[in-house]
Amino acid sequence: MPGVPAHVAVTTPSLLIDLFCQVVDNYGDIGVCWRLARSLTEKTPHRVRLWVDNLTAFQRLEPRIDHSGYQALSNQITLWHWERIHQVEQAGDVVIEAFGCDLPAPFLPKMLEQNSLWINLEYLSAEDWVNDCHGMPSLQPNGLRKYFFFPGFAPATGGLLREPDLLERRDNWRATPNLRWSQLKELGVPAELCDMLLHGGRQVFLFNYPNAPTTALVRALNTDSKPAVILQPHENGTHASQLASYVHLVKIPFVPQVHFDTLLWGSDLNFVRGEDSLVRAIWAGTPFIWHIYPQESNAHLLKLSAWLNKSPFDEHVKQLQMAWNHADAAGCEDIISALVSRPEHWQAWCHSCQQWASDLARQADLATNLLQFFTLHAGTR
Ligand SMILES: Cc1cn([C@H]2C[C@H](O)[C@@H](COP(=O)(O)OP(=O)(O)O[C@H]3O[C@@H](C)[C@H](O)[C@@H](O)[C@H]3O)O2)c(=O)[nH]c1=O
Repeated sequence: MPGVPAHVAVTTPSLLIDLFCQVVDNYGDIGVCWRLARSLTEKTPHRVRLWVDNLTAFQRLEPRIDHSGYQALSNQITLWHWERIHQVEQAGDVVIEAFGCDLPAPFLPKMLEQNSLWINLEYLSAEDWVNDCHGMPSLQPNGLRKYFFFPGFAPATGGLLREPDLLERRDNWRATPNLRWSQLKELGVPAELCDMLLHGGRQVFLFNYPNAPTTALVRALNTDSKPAVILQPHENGTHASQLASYVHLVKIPFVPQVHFDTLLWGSDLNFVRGEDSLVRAIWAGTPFIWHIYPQESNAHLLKLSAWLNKSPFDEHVKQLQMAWNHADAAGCEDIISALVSRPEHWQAWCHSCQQWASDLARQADLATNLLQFFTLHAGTR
């Protein structure tokens, strides 16, 4: 694809990168770190030690995880449980502290010995102050070189996680409809609902926090001329039910992260949450609604507004995103009904999502930006 920066070519020697992840709750912290570990090693000579404190969450995303706390996940990625911190002698050339997770104290002297480059990888935000703080040094009394690294939507930030061939893979997957049908079957979607989707039904993927106004969604979809099938991730296998005359719900099993994108690519409307599924929904380039992770003092609402200001959505879609996050059932029902019943509005939404994905994909991705930063700063002893 023209204009898309490839991952940094091999201009540096192989680096050892320690990537520390603490699972606060849910799947986003390890979701981002696991994806980042793969991106940093894809077509590069670098090695990643991925330090994780909770293997149960990780196992949902990657079923190969065996709970031993020390495991090769590829030729270049090794998983280490935080408990094993005393078992390594040297720190990496680069140490990434994901989301302010506070590095284990015994590791700091090793970083000093190695003069490791210390990266404080922050949460994703579209707020403008991020542009000024990205890449800034964070002075350390012990002399270690530490820098803030902010993922973001603007070219002045660290960018978004995206594999170089992602949009091409997405388009190829969509060009092969059999892949979608086999996926639905594997998820356990009943044959008659697969048929319904094959004949123009609306596939809705629903990954939400518990306070989402899902009943309003069902009522709105029931006013649509097309039948809808909602796929909702669930703990205990597949279970289908009919919620309204034209709306079916299928609880689907959690899929390994490598298959997560195709759930979004196959759906006409995606509801996502947190940080990682938001970014993947953007790359899907189809209509989506973001349930942002709720924070104390409603700090998340500022982040949501900043993100909406950067988005290409029209006023209705912006109001809908707000209404979903405020659990405003009446607002959601009205706007979703209007969007599904007016094809020109729906098409405008589709177009803005498609365009946003292509526009953002012209910027360098997070792993490429990190690797460039390492080239500039690592190994300066
Ligand atoms: C539903 C599903 C998700 N996933 C993956 C996609 C993502 O990598 C991950 C979900 O992460 P998120 O979308 O970020 O939503 P989340 O709610 O799980 O995680 C959140 O955790 C909080 C602690 C953070 O502060 C939030 O910012 C956010 O990251 O799970 C699968 O691999 N298979 C699935 O079937």
